Amino acid sequence: MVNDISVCVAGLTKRYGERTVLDDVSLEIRRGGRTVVLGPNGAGKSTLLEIVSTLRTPTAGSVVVEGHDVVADARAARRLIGLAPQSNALDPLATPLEVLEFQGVVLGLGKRAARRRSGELVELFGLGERQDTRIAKLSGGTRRKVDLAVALVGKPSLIVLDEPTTGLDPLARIGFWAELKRLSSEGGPRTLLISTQDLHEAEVLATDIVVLREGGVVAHDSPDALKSRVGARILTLTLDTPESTHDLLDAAGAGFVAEPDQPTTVRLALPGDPAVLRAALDDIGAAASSVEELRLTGPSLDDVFAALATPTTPLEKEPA
Ligand SMILES: Nc1ncnc2c1ncn2[C@@H]1O[C@H](COP(=O)(O)OP(=O)(O)OP(=O)(O)O)[C@@H](O)[C@H]1O
Repeated sequence: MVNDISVCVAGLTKRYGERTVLDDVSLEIRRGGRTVVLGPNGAGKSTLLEIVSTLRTPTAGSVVVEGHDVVADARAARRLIGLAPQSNALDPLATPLEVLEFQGVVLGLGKRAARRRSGELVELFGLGERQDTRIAKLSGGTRRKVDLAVALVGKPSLIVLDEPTTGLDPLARIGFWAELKRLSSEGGPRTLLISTQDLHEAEVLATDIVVLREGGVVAHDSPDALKSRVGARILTLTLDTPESTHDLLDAAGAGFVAEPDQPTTVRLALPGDPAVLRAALDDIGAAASSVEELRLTGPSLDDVFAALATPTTPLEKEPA
């Protein structure tokens, strides 16, 4: 339903000179969800997020945020968006508190409300001791916290975060993830659109995942649906020597594949088909004296991403 959609991307194309970075992308971002955009370097993630946030203009196609076209109605769209781009140009001479209060005033909060909201965000990001230190003197991680706090000043309907936790220490990351989850469920529907290279971050945050590759969407689904398309279970087998591993790969009828950089480990995605499991059990039985470890796990986002990394991925086919 149209009302469930926060961001509607239709036929979006972006070219830089001769180079097409986004190629006729159409996409609907669910209101109230946390959509994580994944994709290899240069896939077009930042370009997509910057167009959605009104920072760049499309070459063709349209993006509508909460009913506002990001080109024709950019000011109205911008007011609904809290943005933390990949790198932010914060005034190096200002302090975190000044930056936050200024942003609050720009968003029309009024001075007193801007000060109150800034205080909340300083507390949330543990910036208290640094709130009056000039940005120029802050560490990269602390600056990143200020970027993220700036994005949250106005309690926006759509929060757009480009690789948000790069440079944050593990504790700050965990605290930030918890805050994003709280924000997305609190005070009416709030949509999050996040790009990351970090699959663990995607596991923690995503209700929906978009995978971009070479400027196109190759998958858009819930994490569970994507994982179930990789295979119901992943069987990982570690053998005693690289030679026995080669022997197994040569003889196997079940389609084991070598694990990159691990010469004694092989893995197999097990679909629902019992014939594949039977073949795997035969292979394991034949190599039993060389088997050191056998693990059966559910597929992870790493498996999804690995499957999507090659053009002939099973994920592009409908599930059996
Ligand atoms: N202003 C620009 N002019 C020319 N080319 C650009 C410009 N901005 C980005 N590009 C190119 O567009 C492609 C996509 O870049 P983009 O930053 O959107 O990808 P990304 O998926 O976010 O990559 P990463 O994961 O490395 O951040 C890259 O090849 C990049 O070099």
